[in-house]
Amino acid sequence: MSSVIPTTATAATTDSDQARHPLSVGAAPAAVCLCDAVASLGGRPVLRGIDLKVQRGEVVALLGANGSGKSTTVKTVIGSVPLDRGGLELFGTPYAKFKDWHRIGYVPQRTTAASGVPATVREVVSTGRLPQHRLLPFRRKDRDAVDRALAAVGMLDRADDGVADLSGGQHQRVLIARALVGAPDLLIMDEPMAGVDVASQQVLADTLRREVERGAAVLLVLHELGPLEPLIDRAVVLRDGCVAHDGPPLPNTGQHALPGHDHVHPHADDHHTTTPGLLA
Ligand SMILES: Nc1ncnc2c1ncn2[C@@H]1O[C@H](COP(=O)(O)OP(=O)(O)OP(=O)(O)O)[C@@H](O)[C@H]1O
Repeated sequence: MSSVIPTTATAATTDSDQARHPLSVGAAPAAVCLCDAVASLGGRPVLRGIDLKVQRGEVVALLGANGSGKSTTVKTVIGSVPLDRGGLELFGTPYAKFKDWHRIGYVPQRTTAASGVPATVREVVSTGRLPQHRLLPFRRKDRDAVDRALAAVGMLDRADDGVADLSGGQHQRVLIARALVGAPDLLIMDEPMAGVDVASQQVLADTLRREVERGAAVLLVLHELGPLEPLIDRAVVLRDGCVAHDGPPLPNTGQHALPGHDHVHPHADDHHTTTPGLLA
């Protein structure tokens, strides 16, 4: 799963950052502990002091208006955007020393599984298993894990089809299966429902529920809580690169009820015309 491997040498926080910001204290360290995170993109400050904790077994929704910094926050957690300041621990290990990337499953925003590569659904999902067995040949248990992940997202019957032949929502399901196949302890999903129809959203909600029952921690970037609402323990709302709310999710709300919501993303009724996700 190359997408979770840090892409820059500077992605790590420094030891002195870590010393200034003591992170997880107490018994079981949090799956994610981001403290006073400051990050810039294109020379412009995007995150301006974000604190974000995801405990083991907890489901946290990251909400906020377009451009508020949700994806950037997630990218700092997986190491693809470096921190200018602040601290990050994953499972109690400072980012600079963290090597257990196989414990993290990541579904990026607005990509497809195809990328011009002629691969089958099964092949794409199998790549999510690579960190598990390193260079060893695939064994029966790896093949079974791939089948289970495909079945969980309702794509087992498409296993031998080329990913180029899938719809946007089906691509999304394949990427979710790829994230699930390593039985991760932390699942990070950036708008997993984008481009997914209502029936498939329910399939994905059921899948996620099983992962949570298994003990996985989940960090979700969402625009709407939708069918995931009953699963969500805590909502963290970003506004202009800062945390505006961290607490229980308000019932029946995504970012629509929040101040600063700019209403430019697609709604359920207009997916067919404006969905910016996989179907774009
Ligand atoms: N590669 C980049 N270079 C420069 N600025 C960027 C880059 N990527 C994002 N930004 C800016 O960073 C800010 C935060 O973007 P981010 O994608 O984190 O927001 P978001 O909350 O996930 O938005 P959305 O809901 O639209 O996905 C935005 O103002 C965006 O324009």
